[in-house]
Amino acid sequence: MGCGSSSGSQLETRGLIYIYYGTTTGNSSRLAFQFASEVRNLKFIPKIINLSEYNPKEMISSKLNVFFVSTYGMGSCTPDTENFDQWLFCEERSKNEFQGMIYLIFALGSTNHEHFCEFGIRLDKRLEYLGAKRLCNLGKGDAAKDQTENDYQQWIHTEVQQTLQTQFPLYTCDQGQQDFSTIKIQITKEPEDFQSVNLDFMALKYINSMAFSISEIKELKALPARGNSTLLLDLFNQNIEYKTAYNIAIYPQNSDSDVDELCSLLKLDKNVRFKVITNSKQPFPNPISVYTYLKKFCDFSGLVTKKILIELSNLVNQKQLEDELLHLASFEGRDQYQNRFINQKQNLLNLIKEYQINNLTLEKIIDICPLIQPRYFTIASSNKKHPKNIHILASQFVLNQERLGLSSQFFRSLKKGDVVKGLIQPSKFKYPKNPKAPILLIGIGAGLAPLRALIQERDYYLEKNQFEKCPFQGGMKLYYGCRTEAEYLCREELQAYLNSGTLSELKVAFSRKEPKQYVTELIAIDELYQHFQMDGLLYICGSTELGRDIQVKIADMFEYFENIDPYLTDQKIKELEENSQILTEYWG
Ligand SMILES: Cc1cc2nc3c(=O)[nH]c(=O)nc-3n(C[C@H](O)[C@H](O)[C@H](O)COP(=O)(O)O)c2cc1C
Repeated sequence: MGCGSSSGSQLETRGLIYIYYGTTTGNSSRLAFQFASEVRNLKFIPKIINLSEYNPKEMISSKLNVFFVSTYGMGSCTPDTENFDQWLFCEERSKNEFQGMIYLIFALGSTNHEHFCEFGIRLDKRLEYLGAKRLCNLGKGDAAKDQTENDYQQWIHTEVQQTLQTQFPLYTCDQGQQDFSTIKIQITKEPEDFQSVNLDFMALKYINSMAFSISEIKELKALPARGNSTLLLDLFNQNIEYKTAYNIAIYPQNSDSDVDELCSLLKLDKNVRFKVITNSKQPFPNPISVYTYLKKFCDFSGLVTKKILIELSNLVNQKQLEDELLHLASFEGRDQYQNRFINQKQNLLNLIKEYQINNLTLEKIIDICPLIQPRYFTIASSNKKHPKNIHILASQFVLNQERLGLSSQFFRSLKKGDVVKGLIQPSKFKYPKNPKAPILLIGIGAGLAPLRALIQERDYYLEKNQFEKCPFQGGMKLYYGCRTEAEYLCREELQAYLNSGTLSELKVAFSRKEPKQYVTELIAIDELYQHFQMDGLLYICGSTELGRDIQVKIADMFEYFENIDPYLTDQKIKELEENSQILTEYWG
């Protein structure tokens, strides 16, 4: 399997294993790389491929394929997987075309969403239908309570590792066919080069992102506190093209103080430049300095994976510490793992200090730390009103008592004139088919972002006296929820839109001000019914809990006004979604 016949030094292996991933926020790629490292230890030769770069012939002819795929929206795949999805599910594929292929799937999703891991499930059924043989049960990672890492560990350790070893015995082959994914580094005096060729998919994404300069940055909360603040950023680029309420993904960076601390603990010279030597694709542009790599590419402040714990256990100088780290990585230690790394969000830096690790090499860091992934925001501005500027609302979070998350500390450090890198992508929000349809906007907290963009759009046409061209000519109501008056974002701006008639109604619910009220309590079911009867659109942005509460309200509405049995209301809601009368953007 994949071994040539030329002579030379020999390698003992179980053969090639193709690892495909489809990702948006980086979880699938992180697990794909983690899996590669785990199977490399079992003497497989892993080859990691993003699904946007799959080669149909290679996939069909390779014996062992593993897929890490996540689900978005109504059970869809990620954008990088769309071509593969179309190819695999098109009618041209014939039954038994994949005979001879063995596969494994780990599906990523969240039980907060109705279509949990739907794409992975669909893929599993399709591969089986096409004649491929499932090696082990489909694995499912649930991001709902940050359980993906634990779920993955359980999947790989209960069945997968064992089965791989029994089904793929060791044999010897030519050393020339070596591992595609091992990485070595070489110190160089060459200058940094961000245009390097043969970049991996994730690195290319970064290189192809746009640079925006910050025209304005301001706090929106009246009483901001550390970890409880929402920034409005106005990002400028002369050449941007976007549509109202599109998404933008911004690349955060590690703070200089964290980079300095890591370098000092590990005795790394941040000015040294290095090249990556690999016979796979380049994981990030290089030659690069240690500083730039740690600052812009290396996610050393994110989730401590079990792979990291195992690697660190090899570097401590006391047996007791080694056992402690291995226990945290084990199935038995999963509660402690959950507490330290998921709840308290301890990171690699914390571990290096606590376990006094000073022999972690740069090569090892590159191996164990994923690339920094961009953070997604829904654009809070209308391209009509601000064609060269994009507004975002960035909320901050404290991870434990004192530390902000990577993204929060990055946004907190920004000031006017700074440059950030970002990617623009379409969102699920659409304009109404009938421009005269009434619009009801419902959002909580920073979920105001896309709703604000739609309001701006309507305001643009009203200001320009071109209302007949406006996609929102029906009334536009906004129902907004936040905790307190001090957290009421864009209050004056929204009030001004109400006064000018851009908003036909504005209601605000405060969940922590007496009398407490939730945004869903602002909506009466008869009003909702009338709204849908008039072909009205409902735009919702906020948490998945908000989405569920509104669904309950709509179900009540169908029950009350149309006498529909509770178990059939889901179907009615689905119809409204399919008809683009309910449009949602949820987080979590
Ligand atoms: C906007 C949004 C929509 C999502 N939709 C679904 C869904 O329909 N079904 C599901 O199981 N998970 C859904 N998820 C959860 C993701 O699949 C999950 O977070 C996954 O770990 C992401 O993997 P990635 O980082 O590789 O993209 C959604 C997440 C977001 C942010």
